[in-house]
Amino acid sequence: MLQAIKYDQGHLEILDQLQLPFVEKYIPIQNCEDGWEAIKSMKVRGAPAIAIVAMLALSSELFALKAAGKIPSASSEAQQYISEKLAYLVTSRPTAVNLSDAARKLEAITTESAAQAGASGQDVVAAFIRAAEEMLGKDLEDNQQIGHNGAKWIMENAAKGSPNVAVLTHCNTGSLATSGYGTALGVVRSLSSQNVLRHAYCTETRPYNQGSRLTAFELVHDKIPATLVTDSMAASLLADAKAGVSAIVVGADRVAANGDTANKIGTYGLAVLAKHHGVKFLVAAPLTTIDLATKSGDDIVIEQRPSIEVTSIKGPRQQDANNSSISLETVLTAAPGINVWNPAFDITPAALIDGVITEKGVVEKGSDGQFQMSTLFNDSA
Ligand SMILES: CSC[C@H]1O[C@H](OP(=O)(O)O)[C@H](O)[C@@H]1O
Repeated sequence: MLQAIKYDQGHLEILDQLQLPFVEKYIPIQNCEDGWEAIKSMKVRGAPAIAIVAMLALSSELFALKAAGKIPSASSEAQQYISEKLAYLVTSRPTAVNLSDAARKLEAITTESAAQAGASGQDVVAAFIRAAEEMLGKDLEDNQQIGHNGAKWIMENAAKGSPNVAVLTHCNTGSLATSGYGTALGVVRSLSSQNVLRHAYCTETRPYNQGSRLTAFELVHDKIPATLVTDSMAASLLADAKAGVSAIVVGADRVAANGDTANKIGTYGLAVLAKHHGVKFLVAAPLTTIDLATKSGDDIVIEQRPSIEVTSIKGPRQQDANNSSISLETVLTAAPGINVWNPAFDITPAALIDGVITEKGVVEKGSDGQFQMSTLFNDSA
């Protein structure tokens, strides 16, 4: 399986996703500044992955402090150090809740550790590192369960009596956006492993091209039957009876308490198309992406990204495509001087979503036509 993140006892590396799929290069993340820059520049991206990389970047920094004998002896000082670093890391990208959720949870763990009678600075640091390292394995487990739950729901509610289905996905929500397996792409993987996937379609996902560069890379790597389409082809694809797409499954960066969902720009348009064509529209996300503190999509901050991401594109020259030492070039693709709007995400209203696939099951709207995302957090859930 492709690995976006490699970590072992304070040694963190990430696959530089700005160079994929043409160059596979791991780069070291030694401290919080490295982590912040990698997330901001989107060398690593994907709601779960950025949370995990941020927390492990701080772990790596703490390992280095420990090796240098510089961990504060007082638990309160160690807790203060961690708190300040978490406050810095969450400023890297605002929309995905996973990052701030992880920071809040791990800050609570270190605060509790520091409050223990006789706790030392080393104890507080050890508590943080343990919690950060646990995120990697937990995310992978959650994704495999999401894949199972999503595949089951699709075969029960979207197969239309067929022994296999065609699904469309947007952006990248696979091993390159998480600690492994993926969320929406995890559902595609589960359908494929259960031999009930006729075909997967992935959108290019302009302007960062998570679909053509990352999802296509994962689907080819896993030998899953798939076709790349441009974002503008989605409507015609859904109208094409031969393709027979019966479900669209996407990821999420933040699901509000009422089910409104922030996800990669272009998701909202796909949900409108799904409604028009009678295609099921599903959001796949772990509970770490569900944000009960955000009441609706109106309250979600949408990250605006630099114009250059729209007015240029990066890749190897055609004649170099098969060279072992590929060098990537950036070429301009828009008229100089034109204004650019580049929101990284949009909001899909809950009314257009048929189900939210989580590791605890698929949440559907009640008889009142509303999602109650809080039910996921009840003990009985
Ligand atoms: C499981 S990834 C969730 C989410 O994150 C991606 O955004 P980005 O590539 O900008 O980090 C995309 O919206 C995915 O659906």
